[in-house]
Amino acid sequence: MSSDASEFDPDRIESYKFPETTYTYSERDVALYALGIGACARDAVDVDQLQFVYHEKGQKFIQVLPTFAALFSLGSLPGGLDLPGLKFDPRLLLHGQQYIELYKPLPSNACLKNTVSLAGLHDKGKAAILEIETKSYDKDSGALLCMNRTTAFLRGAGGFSKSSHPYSYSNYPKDKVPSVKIPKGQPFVVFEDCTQPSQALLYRLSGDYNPLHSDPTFAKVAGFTRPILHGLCTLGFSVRAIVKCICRGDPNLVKCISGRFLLHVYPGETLLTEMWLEGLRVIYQTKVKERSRTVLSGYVDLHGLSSSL
Ligand SMILES: CCC/C=C/C(=O)SCCNC(=O)CCNC(=O)[C@H](O)C(C)(C)COP(=O)([O-])OP(=O)([O-])OC[C@H]1O[C@@H](n2cnc3c(N)ncnc32)[C@H](O)[C@@H]1OP(=O)([O-])[O-]
Repeated sequence: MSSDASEFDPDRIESYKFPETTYTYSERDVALYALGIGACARDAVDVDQLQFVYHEKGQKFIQVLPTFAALFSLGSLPGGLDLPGLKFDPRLLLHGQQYIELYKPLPSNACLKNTVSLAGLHDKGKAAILEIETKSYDKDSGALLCMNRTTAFLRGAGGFSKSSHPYSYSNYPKDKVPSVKIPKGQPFVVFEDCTQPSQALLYRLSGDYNPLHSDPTFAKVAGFTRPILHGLCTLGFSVRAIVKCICRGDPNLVKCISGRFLLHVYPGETLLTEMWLEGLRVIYQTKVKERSRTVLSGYVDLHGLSSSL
């Protein structure tokens, strides 16, 4: 349980001022992250993927995959979600959604200043939904690089509304709520990729050490037969597939990313990412092949299309 709260108090959560934080990363972090989301796992000399882990053809900097930006959001909460007034069982926390806006190409190393605020809090009865917004600025230039909105689904923490109307607070307009309708027609392209049994153990080295992804006993208490994959790792696989198949390897074509985690993934399972192109929007859904279940869906908006598409 959160130590600072004797009861769930939405007003206290809403009025909490998050401290500003710094987050520093190097090219080593960028390459480790890329390996953690499966870059070069099937083909160590893949022409589109090598640039994310190696200075291919003498390139000056390692290229940064767009979902790397999601690390800034967790990195901006050194105390996790231990907020005054927020009462929940951390073992039951699941990642619900991630929304990322990218304003500039991500540098291959940087020192960032993060400002954090509450973006939303909702009582869903069986669960509380908490949305945290993180804006990341390059510390030297002051330039805003990206914005993340992270949605945590806190199972068992709902039912805190004081009136008969379920509590719901959002700092952004309803039309900005990420929603996606999967087209009925055949996908434009489908990309198959295997996660490794050790995938979560590798991915956690990028900064999310929640034992849900590594500890069998903890995972059982959380309701899973074994440790599950980080949601952001699945998102990384899916967006990497989009960068490969639609952006022809150019990570800087990505403008914004939205994803909702629909079901857990077990490390070692095969991911099938289906993509539909609607103008400059890629609608995608990712399925686990072995269980024929959709685990993630969302969209990626692009600045333009690759000329070779
Ligand atoms: C945070 C960082 C830590 C990282 C941890 C991980 O990586 S964990 C690994 C990665 N993460 C995972 O593996 C999680 C995978 N996802 C799941 O297991 C399930 O989707 C669930 C348990 C999150 C919700 O299932 P369910 O059957 O209990 O839910 P329901 O369909 O009955 O809807 C109830 C209400 O909630 C709404 N709502 C529903 N889903 C979401 C969502 N994803 N997101 C947001 N909201 C959501 C829905 O709209 C509805 O509200 P409405 O419309 O009534 O106002």
